[in-house]
Amino acid sequence: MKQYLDLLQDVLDNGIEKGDRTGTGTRSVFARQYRHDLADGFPLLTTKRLHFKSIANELIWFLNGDTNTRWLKENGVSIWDEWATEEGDLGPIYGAQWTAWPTRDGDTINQIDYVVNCLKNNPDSRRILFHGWNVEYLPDESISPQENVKAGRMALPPCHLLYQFYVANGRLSAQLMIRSSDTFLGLPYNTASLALLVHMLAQQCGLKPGEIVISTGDTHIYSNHMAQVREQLSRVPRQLPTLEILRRPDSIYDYRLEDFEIQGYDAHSHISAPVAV
Ligand SMILES: Nc1nc(=O)c2c([nH]1)NC[C@@H]1CN(c3ccc(C(=O)N[C@@H](CCC(=O)O)C(=O)O)cc3)CN21
Ligand SMILES: O=c1ccn([C@H]2C[C@H](O)[C@@H](COP(=O)(O)O)O2)c(=O)[nH]1
Repeated sequence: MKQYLDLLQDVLDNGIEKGDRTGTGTRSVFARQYRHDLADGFPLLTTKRLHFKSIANELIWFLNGDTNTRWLKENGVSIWDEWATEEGDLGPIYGAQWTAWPTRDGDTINQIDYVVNCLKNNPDSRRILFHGWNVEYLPDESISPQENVKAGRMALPPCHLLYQFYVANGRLSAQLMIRSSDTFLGLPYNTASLALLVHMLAQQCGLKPGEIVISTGDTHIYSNHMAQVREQLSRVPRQLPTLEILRRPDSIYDYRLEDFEIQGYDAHSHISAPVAV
C-alpha cells in the first residue's frame, strides 16, 4: 500500500494546520484519491498490524442494520464505544441508513438489497450505489454524540458516505467517497472494509473483485498522531496478504467472521494512537 504512505506524506508536506470539532487540531489537505487493484492482494496495511477482526465484524454489524454497540462488544470490538450512550445506542447511523432508510409513509428501503439486485440483473446500470447521508437525522455539531442520540439523531454523521459500483469484464469495482478522513486510524479501516465488501458482493453476484478507489474530502492527520505517522513512514511495506472466503453464504447478510481467512499477513508491529472524540 505505497499509495497510502504517499498520501500520509502528502498531508505532512502540503497540509494546513486547522482546528476541528474534537479540539485536537489537525494538519489537512482537501480532496485526494487513491486506487488499488484487488488482484494485487488484500489491502490490509503491512506497515502496522491491523485488527482484521474489528474491521470484518464492523462491516457485518453494518450489514445487519445494527446501530447498538452490544453485538460489537460481545464480539470483541470496542471502536464505537466512545460515541455510544450508556445503553450502547448510536442513533440511526450507517446500518440503519444502509438497510432501513426511512420513508415518508413509515416504511423503510433496503439500499443493500437494491445494490445486490442491480449487480445481478442490471450490471451496466450507472446507478449502482448506496449512501448514508440522510439529512433529516444528521447530528447537531454543537451538542455531544450522546445528546444527539437521545434526540433521535445520529451520534456522528457518516464519514464513508457514498459507495458506487461498476461492473466490466466480469469484475466488480467500487468507489468510496469519504467526506472526512482520519488518515492514521480511520482510513486503513475504511480501505480494508471497502475491499472486504467488494469481495463479498462479488462472491454473491458471480463476479471477480476488481479495483477499489477511495476519494477523501477533508484528509487529515491529528496533531497527536504525528510521531506515529513518522514511525509508519520509516517502515518498508511488505507483500500484501490475500483473502480467502471459506464458504458461500446464502446472502450478503449471512457472513460471519469465521468465513474469512487472511492468508500471509506479514505486518510490522501495531502502532497505537489515541482516537479523537
Ligand atoms: N476520530 C475518529 N476517527 C475514526 O477513524 C473514527 C471516529 N473518530 N469515529 C467513528 C469511527 C470509529 N472508527 C475507529 C475508531 C477507533 C479506531 C482505533 O482506535 N483503532 C485502533 C485499534 C482499535 C481496535 O481495533 O480495537 C488501531 O490502532 O487501529 C479505529 C476506527 C472509525 N471512526
Ligand atoms: O469511518 C470513519 C469514521 C470516522 N472517521 C473520522 C474522520 C474524522 O476525524 C472523525 C469524524 O469527525 P467529523 O467532525 O464528523 O468529520 O472521524 C474516519 O476517518 N473514518
